[in-house]
Amino acid sequence: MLSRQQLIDQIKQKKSFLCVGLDTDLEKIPAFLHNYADPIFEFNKRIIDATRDLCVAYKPNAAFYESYGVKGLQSLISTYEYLPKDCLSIIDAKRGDIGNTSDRYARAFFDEAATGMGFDAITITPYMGHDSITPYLAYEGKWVIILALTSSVGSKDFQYLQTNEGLLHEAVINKCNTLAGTDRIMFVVGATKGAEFENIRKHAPHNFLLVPGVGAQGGSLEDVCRYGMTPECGLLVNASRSIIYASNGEDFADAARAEALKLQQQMAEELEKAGISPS
Ligand SMILES: O=c1ccn([C@@H]2O[C@H](COP(=O)(O)O)[C@@H](O)[C@H]2O)c(=O)[nH]1
Repeated sequence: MLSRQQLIDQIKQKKSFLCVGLDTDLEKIPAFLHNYADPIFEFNKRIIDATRDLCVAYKPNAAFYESYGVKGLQSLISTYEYLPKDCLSIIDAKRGDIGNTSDRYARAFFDEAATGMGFDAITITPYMGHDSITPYLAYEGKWVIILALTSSVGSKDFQYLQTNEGLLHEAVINKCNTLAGTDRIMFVVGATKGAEFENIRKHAPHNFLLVPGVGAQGGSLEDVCRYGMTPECGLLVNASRSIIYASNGEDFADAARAEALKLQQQMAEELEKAGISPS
């Protein structure tokens, strides 16, 4: 379990706010890994070994595991067990349902004794309201990461609609921040939204933001930092495909490390510009 302060300390020590996304697809991993009993885990293990000093979080996306049924779930559990304890473990599940169902989702991903998985954080959708979110908050110390303004093209369909409480994603942020403190709540804001981070920070000045969309989706790390960084950094920037599929040859882990290193070096520069360093 990683608290807000421990996360900030890790960011300062590693000079990185990189989250490596484990969107592991059997059709994209190197062919030789299919000789292993659990190719997905073998791939993840090597990616983790190659990147653990360069990042502060890992984010397996549940869809990539659930789509392989029982075997995929076992790969997810093995991956969870292997994740370094000094990194935030995020399950990108994007769940959302009525209270008693949310309670089951929370148990599935947070209750290690029951399921073998005790992730530090889960992504959820907010549209069923407060009672769909509070069951996750019942797990002391766990983070809830709520979709606010996504990187998707379709984010325009609903997230910018005007409501009595401002734009829909602003209303989401304001309401969710009444449910718990910034030591428990983060928001997802896509890197593809660049300058929008200035407005997001008016509504979420202190929350950590999980930012997908650099790399394969073309978002700008520079813009995210210019408009979204706080004195405590306040950002976790995710890259999945651009890192884990940098090569599909035998050198895939080295290639993943090289991509992660490029991002970490840019992040170190941004942290230095902002005067954020180990105390
Ligand atoms: O708005 C969102 C919310 C979540 N995602 C997820 O992040 C990663 C991005 O992967 P890349 O390969 O780096 O594009 C993926 O798991 C998405 O489901 C997002 O992209 N945008």
